[in-house]
Amino acid sequence: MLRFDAVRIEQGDFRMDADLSIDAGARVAVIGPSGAGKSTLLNALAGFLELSSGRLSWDGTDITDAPPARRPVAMLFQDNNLFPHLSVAQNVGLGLRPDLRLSPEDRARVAQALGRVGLDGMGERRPANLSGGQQGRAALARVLVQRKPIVLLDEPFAALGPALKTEMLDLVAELVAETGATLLMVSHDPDDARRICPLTVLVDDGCAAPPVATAPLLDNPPPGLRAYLGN
Ligand SMILES: Nc1ncnc2c1ncn2[C@@H]1O[C@H](COP(=O)(O)OP(=O)(O)OP(=O)(O)O)[C@@H](O)[C@H]1O
Repeated sequence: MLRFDAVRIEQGDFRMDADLSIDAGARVAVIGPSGAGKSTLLNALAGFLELSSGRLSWDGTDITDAPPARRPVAMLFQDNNLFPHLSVAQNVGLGLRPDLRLSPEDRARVAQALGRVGLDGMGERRPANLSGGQQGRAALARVLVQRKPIVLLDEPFAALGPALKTEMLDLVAELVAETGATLLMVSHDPDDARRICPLTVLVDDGCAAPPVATAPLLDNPPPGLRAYLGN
């Protein structure tokens, strides 16, 4: 179980509170108005941002002060963050070793992850020689290869067309189901949440609320969310 225990996060004038738990293996959308703090919540969990107060724990182990690399967390960012001068396999290998000194086992893991996302035989290409969807898959492989129990996606597929986005969302759902990973996904599209996240954390008004069932929340949104969703 992932636990935010009386967490407060501050950034300049912005402050947000979170007191909530997420069961291992849950798939959770993080939804709320622009500027509400969705990315901030993920960044704090990934260790890119210090808490002002409160504790974070995973499976009963306190991770509040752990550096990002020691946390049980792998994060996929908005623009995929592939390095253009590295091969696809090297980009994935960065998930294992930032210095890219990959052992034969590491290389085998990279190849396996590439195969799992449908990029067999494309490891030697540069990202520029992949389609947008294939680049998304490469970035997913980098998350997968880390075998971390918590996967964070911050609006990962916003730039993709609807068909490709659906395909990537379904691949994410499949991969986390296979590995048993817990998923937190920021999205501006409520249909993304409905598609692969049975639960939703609503971030609004300086608070990240405990997860609730996604469909009833979106069918009958509270006023702040209703205004944001435009219905
Ligand atoms: N480095 C920073 N210093 C000060 N304030 C910041 C910093 N980064 C973000 N903020 C503020 O923190 C608040 C939350 O930002 P955050 O990016 O988490 O929102 P968000 O819900 O992810 O928004 P969006 O949906 O637009 O991406 C905003 O008010 C933002 O202006």
